[in-house]
Amino acid sequence: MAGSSAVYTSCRPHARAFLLPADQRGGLLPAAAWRRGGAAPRASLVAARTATEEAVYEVVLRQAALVEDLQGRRAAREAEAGRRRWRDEQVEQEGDAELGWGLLGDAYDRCGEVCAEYAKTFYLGTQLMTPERRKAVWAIYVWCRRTDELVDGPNSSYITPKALDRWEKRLEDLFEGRPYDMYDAALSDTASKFPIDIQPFRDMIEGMRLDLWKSRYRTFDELYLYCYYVAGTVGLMTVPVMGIAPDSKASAESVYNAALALGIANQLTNILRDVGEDSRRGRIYLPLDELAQAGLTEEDIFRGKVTDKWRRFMKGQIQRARLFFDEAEKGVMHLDSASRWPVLASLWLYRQILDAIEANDYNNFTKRAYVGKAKKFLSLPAAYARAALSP
Ligand SMILES: CC(C)=CCC/C(C)=C/CC/C(C)=C/CC/C(C)=C/[C@@H]1[C@@H](COP(=O)(O)OP(=O)(O)O)[C@]1(C)CC/C=C(\C)CC/C=C(\C)CCC=C(C)C
Ligand SMILES: [Mn+2]
Repeated sequence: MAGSSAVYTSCRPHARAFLLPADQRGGLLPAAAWRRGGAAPRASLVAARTATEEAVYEVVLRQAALVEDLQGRRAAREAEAGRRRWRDEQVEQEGDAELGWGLLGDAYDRCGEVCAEYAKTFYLGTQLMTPERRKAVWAIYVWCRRTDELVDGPNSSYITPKALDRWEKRLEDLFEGRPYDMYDAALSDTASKFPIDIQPFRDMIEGMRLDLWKSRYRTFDELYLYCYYVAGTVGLMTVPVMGIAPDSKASAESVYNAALALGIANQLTNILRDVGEDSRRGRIYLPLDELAQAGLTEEDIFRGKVTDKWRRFMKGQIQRARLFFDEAEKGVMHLDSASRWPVLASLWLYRQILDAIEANDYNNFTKRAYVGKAKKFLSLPAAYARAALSP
């Protein structure tokens, strides 16, 4: 596998994370709690985390530390200098002193348009945020969408590990203030204004690398790492922009942990909804050992018949996804008030997909689980009312 990642290169437990009791560390990850049958977090269970969970948690800790970190601000200053050079070059080329700034405004507007086109409800949610935050979330959204398109879009059959290496180089450049195009310029500007670290972005590219060669997951641990790469990272990227409520007593670490959990929950839900669709592309994003324990084989997935064994298996998978949603929900109320509503609404809407799978009698082979418009619209004011409460 090309490229490097903190998650792969560092599997030793973070000393601080290991020593603190679980309740001061944002709790035991739901993955570990799951292995204990959903047991409540306890310090004595900390050692039950796998090396993968520890390694992912290490990234969480680093992101949380960045919020107050001077180093982050210094890097941002250096990147800002780079961006200023980029704007000066644009101005020089165009001979218009206003153009450098105008281009950046256009770049953000384009990001907003892409977001509105691909994620309508979410775009609506961003309207409640401050203009600075809204633009930043759009820029992150567009980068994630483009990254996913590399392996899932119309040109995906031409994508090689080399192309992903080039995409990562572009990412490094934009973080250093050398954007390649206008969408990159928007993210580059965002990275200079918020304490965002490059690592979660790198890790998302790592997830895309996995998609190029890996179509089976032997254990939940392997799947967990994939989910972190492609979705947990989104939580870590966006919290610095969403902001933590100034009156919140929660540690930055616990909020980041919740954001990670939301990404994992979303991705697990995505996977459970798309079992049939993925299998038709030859992919099984389910832990093979758990399938075997349930008396199921790969063939059963490809055959796509809902049996009692399948129902039992799905019940367990849904229960685990809900544990991650529960973990995430604890953190949402600690986000800045204007960011709470869109996040809570998205959490509730996504969680309802699990209900829809149940309502379809676990037929996720040929029936798509979706949340109807009426349910969607009922969730929005409910989430709004809940989000209005103080943490
Ligand atoms: C404290 C607390 C709970 C904070 C909240 C932090 C937060 C906002 C977490 C967001 C988590 C989130 C929305 C994750 C997105 C997960 C996702 C949809 C991942 C998808 C990956 C690939 O899956 P796949 O290819 O199987 O799926 P498709 O068939 O292609 O759908 C992704 C597609 C990766 C790319 C991710 C995006 C395009 C989403 C990026 C979203 C944002 C930047 C906005 C997130 C913000 C809010 C408010 C929800
Ligand atoms: Mn995709």
